[in-house]
Amino acid sequence: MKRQKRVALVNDITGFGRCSMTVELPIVSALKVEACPLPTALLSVHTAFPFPYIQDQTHIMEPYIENWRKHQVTFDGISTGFLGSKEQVAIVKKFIQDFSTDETVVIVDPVMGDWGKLYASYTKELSEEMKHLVPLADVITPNLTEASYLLDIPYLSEEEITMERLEKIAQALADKGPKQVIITGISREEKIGNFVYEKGEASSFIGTKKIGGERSGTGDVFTGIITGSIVRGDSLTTSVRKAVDFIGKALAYTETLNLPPAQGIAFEEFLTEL
Ligand SMILES: Nc1ncnc2c1ncn2[C@@H]1O[C@H](COP(=O)(O)OP(=O)(O)O)[C@@H](O)[C@H]1O
Ligand SMILES: Cc1ncc(COP(=O)(O)O)c(C=O)c1O
Repeated sequence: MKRQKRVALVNDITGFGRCSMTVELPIVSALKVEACPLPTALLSVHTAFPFPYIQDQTHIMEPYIENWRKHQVTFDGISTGFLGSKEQVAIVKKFIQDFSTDETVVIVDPVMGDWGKLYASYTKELSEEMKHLVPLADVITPNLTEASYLLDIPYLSEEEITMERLEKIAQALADKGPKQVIITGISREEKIGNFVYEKGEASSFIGTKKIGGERSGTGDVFTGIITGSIVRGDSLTTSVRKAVDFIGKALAYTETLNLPPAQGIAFEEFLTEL
């Protein structure tokens, strides 16, 4: 019997600025995978804007999950992103343990920081707690800052990082559990891309020409495509290539709109091509 795949998206819902759930949900749907949101926080705008209205959702998560359990909802994939409090890590950990089967793919985007620093809403304690999600993941998608925090190693800048060091970092992360590790946002002169590591395979760097400057939401578009693509059964490298090409195309179009960087990527234009 034919059956669609279904994933749970554990992330915040941000009303304006194109990030997290508002980006992942349409992308996963466009990849023809059913997307079920489990909200961690509600924000009017994301944290790159001044004075966002933020309402933590820790209190709703356990009854919400318990209700899914009563309805016997099952998932082919679970994808986690922005978490609003350290208590949420334990809740999400239990959710993964209770709802995973041998076939469920768990994708953890350890959203914690960038440029060597934690995001304003992330405390040191929360970043310590995030380490507990790594062993449960099949795939993780940290940037270099997040990888450094997860391994307790100093952050290496673009100038200092080499392919050999990236291999060692990815291997150290894979030793904690995930079979597949993608280190995102690696700049190499005029290129930007991802170090792609898979146990037992040769690693690769998949990237494109850098388009424009810093822009919010690239990580969420990336994780959305990786989630939908992997759950559908695409290989890791095919999934990363798809994400890189889509982001490149959408960024080039976004630049023509002169959209402020905090307003994210105008990905809607290309959704039907996924
Ligand atoms: N300016 C850019 N030009 C082209 N591709 C980009 C650009 N910025 C990001 N990307 C792509 O999106 C991926 C995810 O972006 P990244 O900035 O690492 O996310 P995060 O927000 O999680 O730090 C990158 O690894 C790269 O493939
Ligand atoms: C609430 C929230 N979720 C998610 C993100 C992650 O966004 P990005 O895709 O740029 O990593 C941010 C970053 O500002 C954020 O504020």
